[in-house]
Amino acid sequence: MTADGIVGEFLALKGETDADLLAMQCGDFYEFFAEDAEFVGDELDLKVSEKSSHGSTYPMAGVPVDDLTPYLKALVERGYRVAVADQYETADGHAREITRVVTPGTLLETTDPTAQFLATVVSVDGRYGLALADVTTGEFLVTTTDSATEMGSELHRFDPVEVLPGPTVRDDDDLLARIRERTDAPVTGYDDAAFAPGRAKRRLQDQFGDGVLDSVGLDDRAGVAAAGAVVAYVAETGVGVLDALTRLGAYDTGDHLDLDATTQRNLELTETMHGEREGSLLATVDHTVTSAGRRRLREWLIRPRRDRDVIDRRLDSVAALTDAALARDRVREVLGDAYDLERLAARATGGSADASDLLAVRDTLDTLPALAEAVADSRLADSPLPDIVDRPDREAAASLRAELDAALAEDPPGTVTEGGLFRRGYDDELDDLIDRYEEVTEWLEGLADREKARTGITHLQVDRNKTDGYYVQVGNSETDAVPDEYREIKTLKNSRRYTTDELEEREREVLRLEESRGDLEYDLFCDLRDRVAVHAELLQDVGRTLATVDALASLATHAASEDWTRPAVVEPGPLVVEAGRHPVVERTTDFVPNDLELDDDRGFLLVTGPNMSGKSTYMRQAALIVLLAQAGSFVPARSATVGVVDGIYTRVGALDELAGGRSTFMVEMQELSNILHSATEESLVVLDEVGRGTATYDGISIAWAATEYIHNEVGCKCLFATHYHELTTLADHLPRVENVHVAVAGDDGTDEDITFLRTVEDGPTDRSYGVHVADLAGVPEPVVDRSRDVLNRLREDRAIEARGAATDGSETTQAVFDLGSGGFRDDGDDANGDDANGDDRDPATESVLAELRETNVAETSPVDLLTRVREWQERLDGTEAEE
Ligand SMILES: Nc1ncnc2c1ncn2[C@@H]1O[C@H](COP(=O)(O)OP(=O)(O)OP(=O)(O)O)[C@@H](O)[C@H]1O
Repeated sequence: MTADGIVGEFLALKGETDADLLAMQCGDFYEFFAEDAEFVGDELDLKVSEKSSHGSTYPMAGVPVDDLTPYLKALVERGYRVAVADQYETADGHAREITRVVTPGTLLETTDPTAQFLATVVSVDGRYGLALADVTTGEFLVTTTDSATEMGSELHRFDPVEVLPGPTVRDDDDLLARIRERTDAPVTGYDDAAFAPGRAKRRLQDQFGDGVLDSVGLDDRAGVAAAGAVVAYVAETGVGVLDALTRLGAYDTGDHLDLDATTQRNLELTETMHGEREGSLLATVDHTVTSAGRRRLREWLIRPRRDRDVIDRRLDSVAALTDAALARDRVREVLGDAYDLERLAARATGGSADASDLLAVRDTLDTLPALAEAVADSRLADSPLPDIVDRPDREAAASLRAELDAALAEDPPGTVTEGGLFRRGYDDELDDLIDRYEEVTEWLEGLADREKARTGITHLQVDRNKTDGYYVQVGNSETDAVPDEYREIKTLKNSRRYTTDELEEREREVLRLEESRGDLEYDLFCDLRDRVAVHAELLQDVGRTLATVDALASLATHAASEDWTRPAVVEPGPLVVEAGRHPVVERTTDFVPNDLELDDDRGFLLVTGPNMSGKSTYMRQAALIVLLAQAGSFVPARSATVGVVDGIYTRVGALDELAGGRSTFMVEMQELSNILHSATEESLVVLDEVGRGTATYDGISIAWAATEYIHNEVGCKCLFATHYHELTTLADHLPRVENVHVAVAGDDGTDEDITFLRTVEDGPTDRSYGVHVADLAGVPEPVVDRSRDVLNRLREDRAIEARGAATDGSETTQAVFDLGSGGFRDDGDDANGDDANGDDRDPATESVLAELRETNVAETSPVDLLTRVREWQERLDGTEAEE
C-alpha cells in the first residue's frame, strides 16, 4: 500500500473516533501520521520522519508494537484520549480497525497506585447524579443530590482523573465552572444519547442484571443516567475493560461526614495547602504496607462516616490491633506479601495480565489463610477482624489458588507467546510437545560431543542464531577434517560454519515444536486468564478485605506509636477532649496539649489570643480529632468524647488566595455563605478569622452577624478565632458563646518580651499582640517603634468599643458600635426606641438605625444580612465624607 493509501486509511479511521490521537498498527510498529505525528513527536520526543508518496509528504512517527504501552500511558496521563487501531489478517492480506480508545479514566496500565476514578455528572430535573468508576479496581459508585455544592464536594473527594458531563451539565457554564474548580481532571465530551435515562437504565440492566436498580436502591433518573453513561463509555474503550465493573454501589451522601471542598483543603487531609503530600494527615497516619491499603485509608479519611455502629466496629478492630503488638506485626508481615489484587483482577478482565500477574494473584490468595490464622490470635479473636477476613469466599479463593499453582511455572518469561509458562502435568498435549521438544534439544545439545568423537575435530561447537539457524562451527585449522556431508554456510575470520541435512531436519522440527508450543501455551494461557477473569468479583472481595485489614493495622500502628486514645463516640453529643494534640503538628513540635469542651451549654467558643499563639492549631486539632474519630481512628488526646457530627465546615483566613479572578474578600464571603447555608445543628463549624479582607468596621459587623446567626439559627458546635476583640462581648449576650484565649506570659502591657504558652484558658485575651509579632518577624526597628506609638494613640483616642446587646434571635439586633467621631450611635437599651442623642444625628444615621432595629436576624438570610450591613456602612461613610 502506498504512503498515500496508508495515510488515507489513517485519516479515515481517525474520522471514526472522537479521540484526540490515533495510533495505527503497521506491521511491527504503531504509527501516527500527519498532525498526530507532529503532536506526539513534540509531546513524547519521538523522531518524526517524512513519508513521501505521489509528490506529497506526510509526517510520520512510530513506536514498536511491544513498546506502545508506556507511550500510551504518557499521552493519557497528560489528559489525551488515544484510539488504537490494530492490524489483523484477512483472506486477501490485512485490514485495520479501532480496537480500543484509551482515556485517562480507562487506562488499565497505569502505575499510579491511587484510585483512578472516571466521573460522570448529570443534572436531571434539578437533581444531580454523580457516578464514579475506577476501572483499575472495579469500584463503581453512584449517588444523587439536589445540591450543586454537595456534588462539587463529592467530586473533590474522589479526585477523578476524567470527568464526563452530561448534556445539560455541558450546556451550563456555571456548573461546568464549578466542576472545573473542584477537579483539575480533563473534561471529556461524550455522546448525549448515552445519558438518556431510558437507555442508561437498559445499559445498567445489561451489565448487572434486570434487578440491579432495585437491589442497589437506585430510583433516581439522574443517578441512573450518570451510572449508565459510565457503562456505555467504558464499554467503548476496549474489550473486557467493562468486566472489571462487577457491581454497582449506590451511596447516600448522608452516610458520610459532609466535608466541602474548602474544608478538605483547609484540613490538609491528603496534601498540604502547598500541594505536598508530606505534612498531610494521610501521610502522617499512613503505615500501610500495600497500595490497596493506602487507597482504603485515604478513602476513610476523606469520607468519614456518620453511622456510629460502623465507626465503633472499626474502632473495635483498631483497639484490638493497638493492644496486641505481636499479633499486629504478624498481620502486617502477612499483608506485606500481598499484591494489588483489585488491580490484578482488572488486568485479568482487560486481557493485559501476563503470567507473572497470575502468579501474583496466586501468591496474594495465599495470604488469605495466613491472615485468617494471624487474626485467630487470642488477642484479636474477639474483635471484628476474624469476620472481616472471613467475608470473601475462602473456599473459592483456595481452589483458584490451587488451579493457578498447578498451572504456572515458577519463573515464567515476560511474554505470553513464546512458551515456558506452564508446569509439566498441566496439559497432556503440551506435555507431549515438550517431550518431543526436549528430545530434539537433547539431541542437539549432545551433537557437538558426538561429532568431535566421530571426526576427531577438537575445535567444534554447535550453536544457533537468528540468521544462520543451527550450525556446526569448526576452527580454520581443522576445516580439512570436516566430513563430506558438512555443507559450508558461512566463512568467518577464524572459523567456518556448516550444516547437514540431518541438522536442518532437526532444526525444522525445533522450529515447528517451538511454534506449536508457543501457540498452545498462548491459548492455554488465555483460557486460564479468562477463568481468573471470571473470578474478578472474588479477587476484588479478597483485595478489599486485605486493604481493609491493612488500613486498620495502619491506624493501630500509629495509635500505638504516638500514644493515641480510643474516642468514645456518642450520637449526638458533646465534644470533650482532654489533653488533645494536633495529629500533624505534634510530630514536629514539642506540643503543649489542650482541653476542649463543646456542649449544649457552651457550644460556641470565641478563640482569641495573639498572632502565632496557636489559635488555628487549636481549632484544626478539634476538627481533626472529630474527623479521625468518625473515620474509625484513635485520636491524639488523653481522652476524648466525640459526638457524631454530620459535617465539618471550615473557613480559614488564607488572605493571599486569589481564586478565579474573584477578590480574596469575595472568596471569603462565598465560603462563609456556603457554611451558613450548609451547616446544621449537628455540624462542627471552624472559622479562622472572618471579615479580615475588608474594612475593619465591615469586618466586625459581618463577624458579629455571622456569630449571632450561627448561635441563634444554626445552633451547631462552633470554634471561631478572631482578632476583633470587640466580638468577645458577645459572650455576655449569647448564652452558648464562651470566650477562650491562648495564653502568653510576660505580658507587662508593653507588647514586648512575651512568651507563647500554647495553653488555652477560659475568658477573652486582653488584647492583640500584632506589633510584637511584627518585631519577631524582623520588621525594621523604626517601623516597630512607630507602630507602638500609633497603637498607643489609637488606644487612647479612637478605641473601638463594642458595647451592644445581642439578641437571642427573636428580637431586633441592637448591636451598637461606638465608632468614635465617624460612626453611628444607638442606645439599644432604650426600650421604647427613643433616643437620648437623637437630636444630634443626621438623617442618614437615623434611617440606618431605624432599619437596623427592624431587621430580624431570625428571618433574614445571612447573605442578605451581610449585604445590608455593607450598605449601611456605605451610607454612614457617605455621611462622614460630607461632613
Ligand atoms: N499547642 C501547641 N504546642 C506547641 N506548639 C504549638 C501549639 N499550638 C501551635 N503551636 C505552634 O505555634 C505556631 C503558630 O500557631 P497558629 O498558626 O495556630 O497560631 P495563630 O494564633 O492561629 O496565629 P495567627 O493569629 O497569626 O493566624 C504553629 O507553627 C505551631 O507549630
